[in-house]
Amino acid sequence: MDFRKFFKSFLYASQGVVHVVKSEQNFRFHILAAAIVLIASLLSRLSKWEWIIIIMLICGMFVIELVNASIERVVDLTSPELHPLAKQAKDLAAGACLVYAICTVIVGLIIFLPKWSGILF
Ligand SMILES: Nc1ncnc2c1ncn2[C@@H]1O[C@H](COP(=O)(O)OP(=O)(O)OP(=O)(O)O)[C@@H](O)[C@H]1O
Repeated sequence: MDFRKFFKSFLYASQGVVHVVKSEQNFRFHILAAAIVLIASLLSRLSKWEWIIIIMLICGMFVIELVNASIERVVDLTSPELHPLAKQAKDLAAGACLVYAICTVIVGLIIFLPKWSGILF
């Protein structure tokens, strides 16, 4: 195994994550939202499986935002001029983020509402 190559790949991947944190406001919003959800989770005595679902939802949102940012850059590189297909590519990638975000809210409500219902109502 070529550890030098493996380490370099790890370094480049980390540079990608740092770049997206610095350049994408949406990504910073998701970090803030993830921090709030993690604090709420700590206060809500989640089961092991609930923790697994919450962590997968949070990581999934980060992953999909990274892919979205990557698609945006490829589109900007290959189609600096306005083009209907460039618009579709960006809008589809943004649509994927939206669908996933809605899914996380629904699953979050299913997990948290029963735990908070005693406190809130
Ligand atoms: N090359 C293009 N051709 C046609 N429409 C485009 C093109 N680039 C962007 N658009 C349209 O404008 C919208 C906003 O694009 P813009 O590049 O400002 O932001 P973004 O790259 O989608 O996201 P962010 O603001 O997070 O960088 C896109 O969702 C798309 O509908």
